[in-house]
Amino acid sequence: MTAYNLTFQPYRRRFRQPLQTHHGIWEVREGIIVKLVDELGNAGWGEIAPLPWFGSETLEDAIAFCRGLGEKIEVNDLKSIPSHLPACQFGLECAIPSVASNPNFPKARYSYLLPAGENALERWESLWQQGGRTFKWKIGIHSLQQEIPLFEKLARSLPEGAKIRLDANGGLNLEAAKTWLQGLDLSKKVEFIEQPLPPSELDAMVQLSGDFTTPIALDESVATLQQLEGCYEKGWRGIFIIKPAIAGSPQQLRQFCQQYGIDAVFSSVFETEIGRRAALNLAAELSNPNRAIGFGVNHWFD
Ligand SMILES: O=C(O)CCC(=O)c1ccccc1C(=O)O
Ligand SMILES: [Mg+2]
Repeated sequence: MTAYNLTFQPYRRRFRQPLQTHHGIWEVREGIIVKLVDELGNAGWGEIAPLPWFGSETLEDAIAFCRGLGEKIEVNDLKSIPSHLPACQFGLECAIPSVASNPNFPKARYSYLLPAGENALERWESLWQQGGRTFKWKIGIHSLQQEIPLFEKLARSLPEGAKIRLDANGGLNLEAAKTWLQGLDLSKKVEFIEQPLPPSELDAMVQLSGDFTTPIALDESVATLQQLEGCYEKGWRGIFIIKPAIAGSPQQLRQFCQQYGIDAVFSSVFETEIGRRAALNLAAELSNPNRAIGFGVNHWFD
């Protein structure tokens, strides 16, 4: 039975520009870098990057769990991490020493997150010049009356071939979602609208996906593997945004995506290079190859 020596180190890094979403303003990314060394001295690193406001465990829960594991762990310890600790499942499984490849996606395969509000209008051009072709813009932060005209201005300014994703982070109500979707069905630049309604409104989102042509993607609704399976069982067959770092065990995620052939778009939780590398390797295997992945890095973050 393979045994490992476990060490871990919490980290925190401030974003150069806070992330503004309907959930609020996020200024600091905190996480844990974990290292496993096997009996032959092979080392592996992983990252536990909790996102509690998205449905994962808290950083404190994750630190307590790592402490509780002690320094010597067995493979079975890694296979029995409880499902309410999905970021720990991801980080510790990824730390098992292995020969990991370096994923390399072309720039056009990344989606770039634009600043919320009108700052998006200044930001997209330099990302376009770097090769970005898909851009994501957060909505549900300001009023419809402010955001819809701004979206129309952004859509008009983007060149042919550019794609826009709108992400409401569950911040719209049904009437506002219908207003957005009526307008989007006329605009050919919108690839999908992400989590228009809160996770509690799955039935309404299933109904919206039948009433409008603009595709809808679930994100907060499918944050963990348990939620992902639940929404699939309840009939969701639209786009699934997968944040591997908080979804849970990569092995279980791989099995689900391969078994059901879902339309998956892999997405970042602004993890460090260690978590990013593992997430991108999974995206290379499991993310829909016809859609950009939500890992476009721009100057906002370190
Ligand atoms: O998916 C992307 O394009 C970027 C990642 C992103 O938007 C995000 C990053 C951290 C927390 C929540 C979200 C989100 O998709 O709602
Ligand atoms: Mg989202």
